[in-house]
Amino acid sequence: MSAATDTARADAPLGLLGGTFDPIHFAHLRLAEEAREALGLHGVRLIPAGQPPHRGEPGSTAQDRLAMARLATAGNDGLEVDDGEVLAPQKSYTVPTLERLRAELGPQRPLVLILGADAFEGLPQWHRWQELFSLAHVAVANRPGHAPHARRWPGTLPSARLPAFAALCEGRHVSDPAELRAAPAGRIIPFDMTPLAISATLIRDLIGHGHSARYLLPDSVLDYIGANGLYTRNLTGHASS
Ligand SMILES: Nc1ncnc2c1ncn2[C@@H]1O[C@H](COP(=O)(O)OP(=O)(O)OP(=O)(O)O)[C@@H](O)[C@H]1O
Ligand SMILES: O=C(O)c1ccc[n+]([C@@H]2O[C@H](COP(=O)([O-])O)[C@@H](O)[C@H]2O)c1
Repeated sequence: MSAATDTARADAPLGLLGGTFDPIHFAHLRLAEEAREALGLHGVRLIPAGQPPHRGEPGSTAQDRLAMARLATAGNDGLEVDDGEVLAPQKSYTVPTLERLRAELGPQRPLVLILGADAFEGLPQWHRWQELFSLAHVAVANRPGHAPHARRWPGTLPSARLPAFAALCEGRHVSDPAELRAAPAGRIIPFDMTPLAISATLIRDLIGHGHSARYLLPDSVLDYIGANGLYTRNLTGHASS
């Protein structure tokens, strides 16, 4: 996504995909790619979390996770990597990140925060989460192991049992991607992605036990992991980096 192209398409919805990316894998990349197509996004910015909130210390450094995200997206003009959370000294809360991007991209640009169903379920625990809907749309993809399928959402998502959250979701739910162009923020849209039962946890576990993780993530990322001795805690008894 070159700067020139971005300026030319300044009114088109831009996707945002945050994650710990520890490491980035093919389900992250398919999530971004399928969201781009299904929702008519101009492109997707991947935003590695520097200090991810609501989870323990990652298995690799923020700089390593940023480097792996860059390797994984190289050659795809529809994807770019945002280093803002990695460079920031504070925890990577999403609402302040959206405020930064809103200031950068202007008040009218439709922004679409892309979440897997598991991340969406945790949203009512996020820092200043109610403010999110004034900053961006939210797109929710199905994820294996986190039924229900996005198409049956929101009525059956576990989090929809939280009455205030369910009511809020119902009011903002749309099914037509064209509605994402009609406003800069505020809608929630489910979309289908190819179900891929890949997780970073699985990849760390495979590598940590000396097994192959090939074909779950790009070779360039796997080579980086090997060259830097990442995720080998279980092999050596202690982390190698
Ligand atoms: N297999 C998948 N299908 C759909 N969404 C996914 C998938 N894997 C990750 N995501 C989504 O990508 C975003 C970033 O996820 P994250 O970096 O935590 O990856 P992860 O594989 O869930 O990692 P971990 O196993 O370490 O928790 C989240 O919104 C998450 O829901
Ligand atoms: O802002 C928050 O409070 C918050 C809480 C949990 C997760 N997030 C964001 O959600 C994205 C996915 O998180 P994770 O932990 O599944 O990688 C990532 O961009 C996190 O920064 C954000």
